Amino acid sequence: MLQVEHLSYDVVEEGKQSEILSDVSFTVNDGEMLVITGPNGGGKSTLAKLLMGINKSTAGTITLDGQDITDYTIDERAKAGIGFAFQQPPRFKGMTVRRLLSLAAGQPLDEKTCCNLLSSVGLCAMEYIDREADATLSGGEMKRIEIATVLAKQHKICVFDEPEAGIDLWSFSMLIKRFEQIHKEKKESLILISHQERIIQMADRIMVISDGKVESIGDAKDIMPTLFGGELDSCECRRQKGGELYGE
Ligand SMILES: Nc1ncnc2c1ncn2[C@@H]1O[C@H](COP(=O)(O)OP(=O)(O)OP(=O)(O)O)[C@@H](O)[C@H]1O
Repeated sequence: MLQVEHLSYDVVEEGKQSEILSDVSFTVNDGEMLVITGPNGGGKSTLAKLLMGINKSTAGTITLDGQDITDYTIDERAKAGIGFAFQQPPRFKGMTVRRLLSLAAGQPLDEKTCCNLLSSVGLCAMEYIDREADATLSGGEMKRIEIATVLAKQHKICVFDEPEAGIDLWSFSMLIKRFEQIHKEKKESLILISHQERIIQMADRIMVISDGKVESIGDAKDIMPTLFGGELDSCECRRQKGGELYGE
């Protein structure tokens, strides 16, 4: 179980301190899928970066299966069992997709396993397996390869920051099926940061983050009605047909 307690993150800009995240607390139970949503600029990616260890929290604690990982480095968190897929994946010049997948898996992967992983994110495996994971790949291709690297290894919990971003509809459907499968197997917990209705619908629980704070958290059946044509309309958030829930 992941326990996040009273997590805050401040930055200092031009000598002025501003609070990006304030007193965020939540848990993710084993095998549970928590979807984090909310308006642009609310603090979702900042929270993901604190969970990944890219940024260090100003206050609060993060505990995984009773182990305090608040001060762990990115590497130590990965070893503790956290997998991450960034909103904007990094590129790896000089490294083939096959090697990247093997590194992510922590062991050399045979061609069949690499192909299965790439196929599961909608990529034609033989076209990509020996390509470099560098800037010659499109944003959507790199995004899918990065998701495949997270799927290459079993983790206790995986954090996906806007997995839908830049992905075509066909690949998106495959990705949804993969998330549904992981969720059904209950071997890994999932945190999905998303604006997408289809992803939000898969959640066991939903957390809405707005203005750096937890606006609401609860069972999907209780939170969903507040997102779709409910309370958020009154705070000028609006649903876009078939797309993002919030923003312009
Ligand atoms: N290092 C930083 N310095 C200054 N401001 C920051 C910093 N990091 C984040 N912010 C600000 O904090 C707010 C939250 O950003 P964040 O990227 O977490 O939002 P988000 O909820 O993920 O948004 P989106 O839905 O657009 O991805 C934004 O207003 C952003 O500009």
